[in-house]
Amino acid sequence: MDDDERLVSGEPESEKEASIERSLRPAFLSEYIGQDNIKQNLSIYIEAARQREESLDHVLLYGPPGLGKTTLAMVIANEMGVAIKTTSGPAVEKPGDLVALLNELQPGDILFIDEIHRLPKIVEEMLYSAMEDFYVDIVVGQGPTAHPVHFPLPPFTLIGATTRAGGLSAPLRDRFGIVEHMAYYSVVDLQEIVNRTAGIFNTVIDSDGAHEVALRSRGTPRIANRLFKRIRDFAQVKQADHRITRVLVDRSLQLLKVDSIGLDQTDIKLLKMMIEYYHGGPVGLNTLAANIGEEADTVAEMTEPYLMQIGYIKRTSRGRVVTAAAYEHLGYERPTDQS
Ligand SMILES: Nc1ncnc2c1ncn2[C@@H]1O[C@H](COP(=O)(O)OP(=O)(O)OP(=O)(O)O)[C@@H](O)[C@H]1O
Repeated sequence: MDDDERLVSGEPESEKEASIERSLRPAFLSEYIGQDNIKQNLSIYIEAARQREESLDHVLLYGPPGLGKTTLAMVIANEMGVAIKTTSGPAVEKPGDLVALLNELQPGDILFIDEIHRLPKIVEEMLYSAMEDFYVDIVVGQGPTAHPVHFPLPPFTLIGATTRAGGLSAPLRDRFGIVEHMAYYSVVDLQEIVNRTAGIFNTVIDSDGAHEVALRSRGTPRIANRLFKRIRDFAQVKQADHRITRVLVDRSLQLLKVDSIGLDQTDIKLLKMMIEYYHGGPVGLNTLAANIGEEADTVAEMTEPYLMQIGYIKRTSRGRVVTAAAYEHLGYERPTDQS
């Protein structure tokens, strides 16, 4: 299955979903649910920068897709009372694209670069002086008339988001004064996010129902919101009072083939393949990916992180292994050599 079609993928599904997401985005830190540690730190850095009337230090946010990095960047802009320009690594193809973006910034503004690990090297290198000393050197003209021009910039804040902090070169990573790791959300926080979304959509959801959605959302707000929207359709069609109950959540997610802990067919296929064909592993990433018809990167970035987070897969020096907990969840007998 194409990952874009996965209901439980942390990536946005479509432009329509992206536009619904925009309407669901909390605007200030006080409305941003969970990630308490990050919020606490940021509120201090923001307050201090505002008191000094300086731009906020550059911020790097890293963690799996759908955890709210873009949302947090926008919250930071609102809290700082500045404008934010957003782009993504692959969209900034040449140094000139970066200069055009930087040129539009007012003092204190924020430039948000999603997927910053995908910036071309030549653009990344230009960011070094922009971040550190607020200037870029560009070459104007061609051939013998080519000459460098020193281009000063207003003080600004770069917020970079990435799924892999390790994918960033050391010189770029070191230029971020604030580095925050976004962790998967707790069930309690996800339940609050589901309740908030239900409120925005004017839908009634029981607390048991919201809890059940939270349990199956893989620690990811984007998935919680997506499951919620599908379940709301079921409630509208199947439930006379349109109320979302736990039983309705359960029935809807059974039809959508999302299991009791949020695993979908791709996860289950991967785990079963490891158990049935490789006795639980170790299996190398490329072999795993080839066996389920996915790209290795997709397995490493989309499928594996959650299975590792819940302790169903472990990474060893010889490859991935399935744990006893996964055997049990899928109804296989525990392997004798695992606790
Ligand atoms: N802490 C939160 N509280 C409430 N809603 C949230 C929170 N975090 C994320 N969301 C919601 O989840 C959705 C996805 O968030 P967002 O687009 O910011 O994720 P992301 O980490 O930037 O993902 P990607 O990196 O894939 O773009 C949005 O609709 C947002 O409203």
